[in-house]
Amino acid sequence: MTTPIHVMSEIGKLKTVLLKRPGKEVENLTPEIMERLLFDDIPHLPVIQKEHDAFAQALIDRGVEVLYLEKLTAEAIDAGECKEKFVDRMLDESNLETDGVKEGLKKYLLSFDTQEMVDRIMAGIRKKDVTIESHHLADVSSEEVYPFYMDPMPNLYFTRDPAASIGNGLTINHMAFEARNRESLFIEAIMKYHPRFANQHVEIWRDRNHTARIEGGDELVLNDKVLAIGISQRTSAKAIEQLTLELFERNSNFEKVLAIKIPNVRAMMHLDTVFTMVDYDKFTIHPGIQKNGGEVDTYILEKGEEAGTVKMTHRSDLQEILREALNVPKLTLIPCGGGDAIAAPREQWNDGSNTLAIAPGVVVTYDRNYVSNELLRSHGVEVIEIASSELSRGRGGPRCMSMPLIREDLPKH
Ligand SMILES: NC(=[NH2+])NCCC[C@H](N)C(=O)O
Repeated sequence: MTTPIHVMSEIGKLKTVLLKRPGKEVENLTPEIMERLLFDDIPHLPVIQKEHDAFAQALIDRGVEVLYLEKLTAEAIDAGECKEKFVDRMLDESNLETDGVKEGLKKYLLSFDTQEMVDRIMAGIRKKDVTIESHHLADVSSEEVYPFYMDPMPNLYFTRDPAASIGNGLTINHMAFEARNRESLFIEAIMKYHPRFANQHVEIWRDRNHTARIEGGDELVLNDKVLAIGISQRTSAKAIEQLTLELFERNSNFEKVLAIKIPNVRAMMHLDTVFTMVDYDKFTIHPGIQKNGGEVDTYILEKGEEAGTVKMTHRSDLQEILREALNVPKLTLIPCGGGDAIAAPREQWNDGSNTLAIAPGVVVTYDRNYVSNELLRSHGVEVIEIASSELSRGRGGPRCMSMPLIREDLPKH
């Protein structure tokens, strides 16, 4: 297996994963801006870093190769000799007030070595750190109250979302909210210029130059034939249809897409906040997405008779849809918090359903979700717990914090 991206399932043994160590961006938050930047609280930097390092170590201990977004980005920019081009692209999407400010920031950013520059862009650029030399009033008189020229990107440690590995390729995502949209510029640069990925036959199924939104937290690779994609706050039905057509037309190995509709609320922003695969025939699920009798609106997309068309079937018996799609005799949905009226929403809020499978039946979860964790164990799942006091403040769990690049194929049966 030599392709730099190879993900044919949610559960195959994890070989290589992309993480981002939380940096100053998570500390560059204030109560005024945190909601817009999609945080519910302000993490304590040394502790969130310690927790994140322990997460990475837990993966390394299981033989996983851990790569870091911030490091790959700097390497890619150096390899592509495109520091200036990268900065221009970033500044163009940073809502700068005037050209003078843009020029000043460009000069400032280019004065650092590449890694330092990338780290600063990620952390956000404060007005007080840059002197704009200009004789235009508009360049120098910007409103002082707002502290940033470039907003911090505190959600970067959720590497799952700006891009998603699918088969031997990926989607590079146009994100739902402006607060996160620049995040996919890093992975775009990596795929374009990093020697490990550039010109290595990585399929870009969808790039970020689209208007329809899609995020990796909604994109699940159930096996080498079937994807599940959430229709959610972050991913539109239109984007799912476009991606499905692209996968069919370009002769990928995928034959079926299950578009699963989940409520448009913050607590359930992505499909993986309410539903993750833990074994060949087991999923976690938040009962909050199921209607009476366990129903969930699902649209099954398959190749249409004519080229360029998709055949759509609507069903709502999710458990049976999954059982059929995965071709297993029995399928178990393990309810978050055991389905208890308090434990289920409490643990789901802290990503109790958001497990990262590192092999069939082996998952990484947050320690705080002890009801869900015990229940997983009682279903024969091995649960590796990680500390989560600070990591959980960004409303994402182990699956959100990881972008698998290579998983071993599952044995054919
Ligand atoms: N795949 C996920 N569930 N990611 C969670 C991302 C959380 C992040 N604060 C956001 O609101 O975007």
